[in-house]
Amino acid sequence: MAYIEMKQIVKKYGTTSVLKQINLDIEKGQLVTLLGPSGCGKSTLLRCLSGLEEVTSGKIFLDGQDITELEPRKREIGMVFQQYSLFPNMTVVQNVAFGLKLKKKSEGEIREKVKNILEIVGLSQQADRYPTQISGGQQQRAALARAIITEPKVLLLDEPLSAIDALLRRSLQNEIRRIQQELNITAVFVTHDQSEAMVMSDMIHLLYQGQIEQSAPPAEMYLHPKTRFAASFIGNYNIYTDVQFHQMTGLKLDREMLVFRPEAVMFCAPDRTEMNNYTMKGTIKSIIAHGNVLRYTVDVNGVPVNVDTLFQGEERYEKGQECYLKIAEKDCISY
Ligand SMILES: Nc1ncnc2c1ncn2[C@@H]1O[C@H](COP(=O)(O)OP(=O)(O)OP(=O)(O)O)[C@@H](O)[C@H]1O
Repeated sequence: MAYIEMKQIVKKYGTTSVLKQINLDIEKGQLVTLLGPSGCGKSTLLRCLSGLEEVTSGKIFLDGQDITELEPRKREIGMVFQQYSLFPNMTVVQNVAFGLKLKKKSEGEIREKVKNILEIVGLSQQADRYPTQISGGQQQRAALARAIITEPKVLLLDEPLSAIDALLRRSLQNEIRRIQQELNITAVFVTHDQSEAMVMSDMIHLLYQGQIEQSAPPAEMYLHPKTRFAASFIGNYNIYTDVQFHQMTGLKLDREMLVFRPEAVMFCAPDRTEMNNYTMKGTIKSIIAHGNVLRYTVDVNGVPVNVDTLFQGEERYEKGQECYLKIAEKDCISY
């Protein structure tokens, strides 16, 4: 039996089903991500787990106990939201100590635990400051400390980093992951950012229109998207219909769709002799640098193909230049 089991979860608002028969198992000590586009039902699913929202039907088990009807505060679930939601009139220490005070722990125990947790989240120096006197990233770390100090059975994080700038966001992703692993916390993390899900999770559950489209560890999700939607959401796949594929290669596809990753496409010499490769002739349409990756968009008989190469100081091709591309059959997925 998994640590958390969500069985046949349905959530309706009026007649609209926002969650449609969701089945989800989460193992103890794992960080899993609910990933998906805006409106797919991620937050609703998280709120059902926390008890802030009632399920229309279905069952939720936590550590073997049926918690479907249990009120939120009895579920032993901690939450961190996008808004930091710290108490503005309390210092960092007071905010973090709040949950233990509610539980009527002794002064000594509270002092000890708060000191320890502030060290873990790196806020010992800011302990006596008020929320307005610390940065957004520090506020979010304080919110994290406040949520985990009572040692909840599960930690829920609803887009906790979306209001934080890109650079700090990356370091907080690493920090949350480190703390979660160090304390062996079972955590459910909601995000619509595929790269965030990739770096943070043991398991990704991709949601689409109220259903789970695919559940897999990050690398598997990236390399083997099971559906066209998964391919379009993860890994920037090139996606083609059979008609487009024929237009590009002159070959017939016996399935409806073919997809491949931009970094699996290679520039090559103009020969077509290699086995097990699709070879295409095209013209460079655009070149855009994304950090250390150069994204070429190549026009192949009117069909755009994205090609990613490592940027090593100079561009290999110019806009308008003719080029040849190859993609190994093994790197193509068809549906
Ligand atoms: N209280 C409500 N009443 C009616 N519809 C709601 C309610 N809460 C959410 N919804 C609808 O349910 C769907 C799922 O919403 P939810 O907030 O779970 O999506 P999400 O995947 O978390 O999106 P986002 O990333 O934008 O937060 C949306 O279509 C939303 O409009």
